[in-house]
Amino acid sequence: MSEVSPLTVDIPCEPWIGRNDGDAPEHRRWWQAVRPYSPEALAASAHAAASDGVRSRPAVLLGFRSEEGVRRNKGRLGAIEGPGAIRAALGPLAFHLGRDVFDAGDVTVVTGGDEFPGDLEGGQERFGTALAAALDGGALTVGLGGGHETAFASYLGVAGSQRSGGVRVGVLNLDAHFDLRDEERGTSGTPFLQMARAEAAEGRSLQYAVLGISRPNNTRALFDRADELGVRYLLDEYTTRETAETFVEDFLADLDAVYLTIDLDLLPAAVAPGVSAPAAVGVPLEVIIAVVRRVAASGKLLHADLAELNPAVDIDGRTARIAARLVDTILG
Ligand SMILES: N=CN[C@@H](CCC(=O)O)C(=O)O
Ligand SMILES: [Mn+2]
Ligand SMILES: [Mn+2]
Repeated sequence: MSEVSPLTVDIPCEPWIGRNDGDAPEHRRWWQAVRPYSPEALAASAHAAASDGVRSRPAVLLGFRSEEGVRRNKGRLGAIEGPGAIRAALGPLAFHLGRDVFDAGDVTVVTGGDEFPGDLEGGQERFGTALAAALDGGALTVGLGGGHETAFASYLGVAGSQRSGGVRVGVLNLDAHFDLRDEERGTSGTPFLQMARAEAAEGRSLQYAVLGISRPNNTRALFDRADELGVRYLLDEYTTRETAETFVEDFLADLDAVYLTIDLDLLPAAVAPGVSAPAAVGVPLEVIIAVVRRVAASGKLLHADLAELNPAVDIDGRTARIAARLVDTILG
């Protein structure tokens, strides 16, 4: 008998909605710009962007509807609704991007229980396969989480893509937590240790940096593990625009490509209440936007994702709006 629930399903994306000021390009909002993903449409768009030299590479959005990792990590449930909430907040925003955007829908992990855990590992594999295909099709990809177990799903896609072959790829995490827990099964608290082990199995070492670490929200054991693994980190209380930009520049200098992951609990809990595990101090949104711009402008951004949005505990969609603004910034 399988120890995992067989109920995992994948669903196509919901229709995008938003305010309608007209159909002309100057009235365009995200809901009017986003098109359904197909390999053919992506290929045509990537080809057009490469030939005209003006438009940027197309973007593909891919949702990871999962809170199974959060459940296993004893967090507050609700992150499974994160991808839909981010799309709902993005839909009405004005569209200023010089690139096509495709929506590839969601990979869904049905939340399990202690007796029958959900099939998180199967969902991460499926997300990774879909992500690698979009990367190999020439897209800049954005994962919409989901708990931070989304990060290991993203890693599988990045590692499985031809675009990460033979180049120095690093992982930049904006997060109050290291997420280096050592557990029997993957959770939302383990993805970067899982990556470190997967890289070690390939004879490589994970290039991992975290910005915004909260000292009281990570035990000494986690700091020790970070040190053992050579993780670079900047504490939340020392994260200003200047220190953050220097930290990111130094990290990117040794890399050819970067996977950027943003855990929304990096923000002050008062600003972004809709997360599974809020941290009190956090990093101001202005600093996060400056960092995201710096990463995007480096030309090294391969893939980005957002994690831990929990609409069930959000207030008036505040955290979802921030997530939407960050997606817009990543692609802008
Ligand atoms: N995704 C990570 N979550 C944190 C949760 C910490 C907490 O519940 O306080 C972690 O595992 O460290
Ligand atoms: Mn976190
Ligand atoms: Mn995290």
